[in-house]
Amino acid sequence: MMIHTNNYILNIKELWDDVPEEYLSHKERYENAIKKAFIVLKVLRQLHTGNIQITDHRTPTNVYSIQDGIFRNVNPLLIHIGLFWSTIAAQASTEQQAEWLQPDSSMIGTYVQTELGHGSFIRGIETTATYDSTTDEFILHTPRLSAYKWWPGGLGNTANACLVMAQLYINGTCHGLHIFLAQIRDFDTHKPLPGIKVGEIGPKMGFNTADNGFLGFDNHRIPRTNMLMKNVQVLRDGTYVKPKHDKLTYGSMLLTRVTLISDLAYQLSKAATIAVRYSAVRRQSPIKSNEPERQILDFVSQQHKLFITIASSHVYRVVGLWMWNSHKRVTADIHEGNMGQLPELHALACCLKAISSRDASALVEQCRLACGGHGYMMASNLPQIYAYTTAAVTYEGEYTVLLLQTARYLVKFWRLAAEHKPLPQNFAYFEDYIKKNFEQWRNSPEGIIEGFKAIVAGKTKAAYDTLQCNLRNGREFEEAWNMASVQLTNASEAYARSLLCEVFWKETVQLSTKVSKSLAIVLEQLAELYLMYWALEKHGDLLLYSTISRNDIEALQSRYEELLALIRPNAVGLVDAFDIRDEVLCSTLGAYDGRVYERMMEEASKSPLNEDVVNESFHKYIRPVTMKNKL
Ligand SMILES: CCCCCCCCCC/C=C\C/C=C/C(=O)SCCNC(=O)CCNC(=O)[C@H](O)C(C)(C)COP(=O)(O)OP(=O)(O)OC[C@H]1O[C@@H](n2cnc3c(N)ncnc32)[C@H](O)[C@@H]1OP(=O)(O)O
Ligand SMILES: Cc1cc2nc3c(=O)[nH]c(=O)nc-3n(C[C@H](O)[C@H](O)[C@H](O)COP(=O)(O)OP(=O)(O)OC[C@H]3O[C@@H](n4cnc5c(N)ncnc54)[C@H](O)[C@@H]3O)c2cc1C
Repeated sequence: MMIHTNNYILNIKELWDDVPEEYLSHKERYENAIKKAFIVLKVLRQLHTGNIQITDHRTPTNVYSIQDGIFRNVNPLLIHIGLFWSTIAAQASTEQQAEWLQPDSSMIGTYVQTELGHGSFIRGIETTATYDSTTDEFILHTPRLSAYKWWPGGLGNTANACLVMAQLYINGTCHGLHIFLAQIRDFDTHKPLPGIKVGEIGPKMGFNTADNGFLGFDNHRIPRTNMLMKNVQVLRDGTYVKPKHDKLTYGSMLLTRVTLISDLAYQLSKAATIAVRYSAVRRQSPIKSNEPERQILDFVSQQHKLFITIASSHVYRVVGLWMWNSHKRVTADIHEGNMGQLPELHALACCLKAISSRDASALVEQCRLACGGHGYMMASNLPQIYAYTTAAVTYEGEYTVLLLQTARYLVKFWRLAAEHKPLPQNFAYFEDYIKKNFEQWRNSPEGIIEGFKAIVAGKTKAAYDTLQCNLRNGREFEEAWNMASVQLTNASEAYARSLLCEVFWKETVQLSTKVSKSLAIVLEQLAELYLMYWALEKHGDLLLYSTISRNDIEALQSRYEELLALIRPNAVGLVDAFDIRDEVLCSTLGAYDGRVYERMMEEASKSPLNEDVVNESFHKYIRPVTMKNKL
């Protein structure tokens, strides 16, 4: 059957709520979401098997993005679709894939890594997988409370299988973390298997349609062949065959960090669409006292809050794609046995995931604030987008922890530079900084990019010098590192920002040659605005580390304000161009037709507190007090 996905999915009545999700209990929310999740899964499976085919052109992302509207919150099968399958595809042997990756598989899985006691420091994970050569099995075991798995999405009630990260023991030797496929519930009855203690962890700030769960193993046995064996093997006699790189097991985290950048771009475009459209409808205060009230989008301070969100959404879309292509390239190399590019990819993914999630949540919150009181309504959808976005600062590698990974990479290159050893071309600017080969400041995108590189060099130098000083004072390396960690994270953050500016600007200039002149002008304005915004935000750092002057900063400020004025007439068009359907935006403030107040009133009328003209609590609690006082 040929389908148009949007129409097809929008017409499945059971996917769309009559009662807004916020009015459901914790249990009802899950049950409502899981009903919808399996309808969506069926569509995805039909697409996969070719039983239905798509007629509209942008579809894989469409199915994914329409989900935001269907669930308002999150698909409880997100980890099944996004992490469980992709980890098997990336880390299981060809035979394992042939067995497990069947489109009609009974397995509903999740990715089980984090424990109550350990999230960031995964070497500290305590769950064990001990090989028993007499039965050709691994024994999965949770030795104590802190080793209970905690957090995995879909684990609480939905999953019947999982990929579990555990310490591998063979004949008393620990070989570190490995991934195992374990069935945890009966495929037919869905009851937990013997030796499995599993449940749901309770309400969270967001993600409340996903049943995040806990899991403990009591000497639970799985076949040896359930260890994911593409990169590493345990043979029948217990021989351990090492991987080509000891961090290949962390590959799923790397891939998810890369994909998250684009997902965050999408969340940003939703928030920008809501806030910009609302700002075009909302009128508040005249600018000159004798004039009518103005659209709040005409206030330059409002433009300052919102246009950076539009620009950032483009930045993360462009950089997300750039990283996706790098990931594809490096994965192909790894397939050929060449691990050379993996450290760089890991360093880039860490800092870009950290900064994209932090930027996205800060900017979504900025959009909410820009909508005044109405942005605080759940019906604006901005609180839900914020709760979803801010979680990404923590999951899949916590912000600071990831920045410190990138810092290791920067410090290595600084050490080379300090020792006057050859540097790769992309770090040649470290040598320039050491030799004080400073470029004369240029108030242009290219000048700002150079300025940001000087900040990276200056901050890496400062962190490195502190590290060396701590070492000279007799500290052990790890302790010296911890003492320098504020400066190290600052260097990483600067590195991420310089990459974002450079990649975005270069890609925009290239894209501009391929589109109409009028579109090219707008795209370049957005890219320039992004660079100017961050140059002004970081002007203190530029003063410290580059050759910028006070006059240059004043000129940057003027140009920035000029750009706000240039972008203003296109602001609504720019968010319309994100092309996000009303059913996906789910916002009273951001709908395409601009009927903000009508929609707010319609939504308010759905409140259960408006069902009775007089709520029964009046008779129970209020009247006895107020009437008594009257007597
Ligand atoms: C249509 C698809 C849409 C997809 C949308 C996706 C949206 C999905 C949203 C889902 C929502 C929620 C899901 C959440 C899931 C999770 O959170 S899963 C759990 C995630 N957990 C983490 O991320 C833990 C973070 N911690 C770590 O990664 C490691 O502990 C850490 C890297 C910090 C340290 O590891 P150690 O083993 O201790 O490392 P160490 O011995 O210190 O060595 C460091 C060394 O190793 C190199 N390294 C580390 N990681 C990697 C890697 N992944 N690849 C390559 N190299 C790596 C590092 O560079 C160091 O090298 P050096 O040379 O020694 O400096
Ligand atoms: C919504 C959501 C969904 C999730 N889904 C999953 C899932 O599907 N599967 C799964 O396995 N896990 C999942 N997680 C867990 C997630 O991966 C962890 O929460 C995350 O890795 C952070 O670990 P933590 O909670 O132990 O934080 P901690 O590591 O305890 O961090 C707490 C604080 O300590 C600091 N800190 C820790 N280590 C260091 C260090 N070395 N140097 C400096 N500072 C440090 C951090 O910066 C932070 O400020 C999910 C989490 C959330 C919130």
